[in-house]
Amino acid sequence: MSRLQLEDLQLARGGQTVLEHLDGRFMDGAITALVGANGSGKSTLIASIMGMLRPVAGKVECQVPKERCAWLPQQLALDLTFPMSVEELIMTGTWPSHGALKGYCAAHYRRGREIMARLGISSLAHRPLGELSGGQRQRALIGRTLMQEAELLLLDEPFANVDIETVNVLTDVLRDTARQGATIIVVLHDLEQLSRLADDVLILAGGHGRWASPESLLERYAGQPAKAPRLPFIFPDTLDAGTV
Ligand SMILES: Nc1ncnc2c1ncn2[C@@H]1O[C@H](COP(=O)(O)OP(=O)(O)OP(=O)(O)O)[C@@H](O)[C@H]1O
Repeated sequence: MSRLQLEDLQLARGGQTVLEHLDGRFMDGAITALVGANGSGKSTLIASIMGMLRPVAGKVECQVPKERCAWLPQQLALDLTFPMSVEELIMTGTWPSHGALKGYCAAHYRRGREIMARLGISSLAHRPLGELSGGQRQRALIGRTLMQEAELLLLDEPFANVDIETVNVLTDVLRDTARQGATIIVVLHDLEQLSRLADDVLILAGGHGRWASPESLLERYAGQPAKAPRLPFIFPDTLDAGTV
């Protein structure tokens, strides 16, 4: 089953083709890792799935209603100096379906508290976003998507600059969310995270996409030295989409 599929999709940026002949289905109730070198088109594909970039050719077939689609960009792309507390941020997850002006009911607040407890951030409920660590901020942002009851969840490097405990909490939460039926796409650069999280993999390289199993990728790349010690494994620029 798939509520999201790509049909001979061609995408361009600044008049240059970035991706072409992209086909395939993202599995419902599963996590797909989107991998590829810098500039391979991961953000471009996400923008297109979110309806923010019109295809040059082909199409994105998405049956998830807009209010159930959530996109979490890279942390660096977010302005979190906005004066808002953790709880206030999480409650905004009701806006896409409930509206921003109606206020919240007791059930919303109860659900918000459950989500904060699940993410281990109850004690931060009234803390302004600007005073959070990277990991705390990422938990709050994921909390907002849980509040939204997102059925399609796109996350761009959600584990960048977050502590290991947060990685563990978020891995469990995302796996549970997929188990409950959501379609989740996660941009990842780290092979270990991919092995813990992903059910399926879409590799972008050379302007094309190729689907692979996490196992085939691990078999091919595990054990290879990382580009720089202590840095997460970065998929090499030379990764050939046709050879995995
Ligand atoms: N707004 C833009 N105008 C022109 N070219 C762009 C624009 N945004 C991206 N590009 C180009 O499109 C290509 C794909 O970029 P994209 O950001 O999708 O790659 P990415 O895989 O997400 O990279 P990264 O891992 O660095 O985030 C790159 O060559 C990039 O320079």
